[in-house]
Amino acid sequence: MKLGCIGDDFTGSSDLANTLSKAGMRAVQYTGIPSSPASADVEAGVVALKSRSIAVDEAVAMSLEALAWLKAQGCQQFFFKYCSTFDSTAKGNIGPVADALADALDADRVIVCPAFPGAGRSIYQGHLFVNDTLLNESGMENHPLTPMRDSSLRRLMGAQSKHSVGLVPASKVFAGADAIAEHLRTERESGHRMIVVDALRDDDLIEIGKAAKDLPLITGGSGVALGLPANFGCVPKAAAWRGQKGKAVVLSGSCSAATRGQIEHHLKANPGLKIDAEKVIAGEQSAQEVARWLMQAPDLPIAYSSADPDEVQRVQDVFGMEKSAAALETFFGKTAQHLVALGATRILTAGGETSGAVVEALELSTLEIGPEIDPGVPALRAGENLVIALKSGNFGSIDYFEKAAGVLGGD
Ligand SMILES: Nc1ncnc2c1ncn2[C@@H]1O[C@H](COP(=O)(O)OP(=O)(O)O)[C@@H](O)[C@H]1O
Ligand SMILES: O=C(O)[C@@H](O)C(=O)COP(=O)(O)O
Repeated sequence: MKLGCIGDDFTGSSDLANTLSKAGMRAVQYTGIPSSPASADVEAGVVALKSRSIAVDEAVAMSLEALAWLKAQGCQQFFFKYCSTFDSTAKGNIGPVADALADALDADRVIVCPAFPGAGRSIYQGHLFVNDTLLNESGMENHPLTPMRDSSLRRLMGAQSKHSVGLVPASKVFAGADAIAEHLRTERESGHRMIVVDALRDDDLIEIGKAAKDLPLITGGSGVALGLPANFGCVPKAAAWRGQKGKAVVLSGSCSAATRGQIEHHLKANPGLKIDAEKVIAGEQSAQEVARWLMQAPDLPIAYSSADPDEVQRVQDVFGMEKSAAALETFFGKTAQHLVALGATRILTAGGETSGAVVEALELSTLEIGPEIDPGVPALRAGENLVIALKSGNFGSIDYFEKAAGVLGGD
């Protein structure tokens, strides 16, 4: 294995594996830290952790354990993947995990670059934009678990990391890889160890990738991984894919504006079952019944707890954020177990935490990366008769669900 990656959630990990795979690396996503060595032909291993919203100490410990496994597989460079919208709690796990990995790898200058222009995330003067709005005005300020109320990556990272945070501004990035590498050194000499790097276009990310050739640790979104495979001599190629026919179903716990729009569109032509969060928390909703309903419903049925910010707030006011999230995630995990037992072969999930809960409940240890469905979302083979797609809340076109079922089916 050449490139060792640690993802702080499951959709994010498949997003990164997708980028690496498209750029020519044989990439595999692992659920948690594997207990055995990787297959010899894997070039990029992505260890997916559900560490974005857990306690800081736990996130750091898990990430260091993942690093140790990746080191043992012979990796020469390491990547810490977090969200392109820098999703983190008020205490923030991104900074402490990046600090711990930097210490373990003796990395003296660490790129911080969540940019993903293909999905509308760009960084200018250290501020993160989602399309034409600042992060904290993009809807991310209402996220159920990680509301983002600032757009300054220097301030956000500065509050989380123990190190001073510098910047490689767009003017240096536009000047290319050598200028970026030089400014990274300058920022280091000025006392900054964590260094935000502006990026507005894929071309910028390719140059940042070249500049990162000899850095032991890179952190960011999947975008900044665009240029890394070329450093290992890899060239872009299409992922091999064997489609899977059979019953396809959708499970959604994502409350993002993008997912809610996709659900509204999907319900015009497909059956849907709204999951009542209060009933789930009270133990009055049966996962088995929901799975049965999905298996018997025609077309591409969806079960969703997805709700607008007011509804989420009401639930959280009564039951608390952690309790409601845990109950719903466990519920979707159990529903997925019943679905597989009933013969579902294509499972589409929406939401990072929701997807993590489903993948963990199904004990899908290794995911093979297939073709891209929409930017940041690959088709995944999880077993002989099971394919899945893990959609980040914010990703996907309006007709994503139909499209994903088609790609998973090999259409
Ligand atoms: N109706 C609801 N009320 C409260 N919380 C909810 C509701 N529906 C989903 N959630 C929780 O909100 C969180 C959404 O996060 P996630 O699955 O990561 O989606 P996204 O990718 O959009 O961030 C999950 O923990 C989920 O269980
Ligand atoms: O970088 C991204 O935006 C995604 O890869 C990601 O991390 C998704 O997280 P969720 O929005 O919680 O699914």
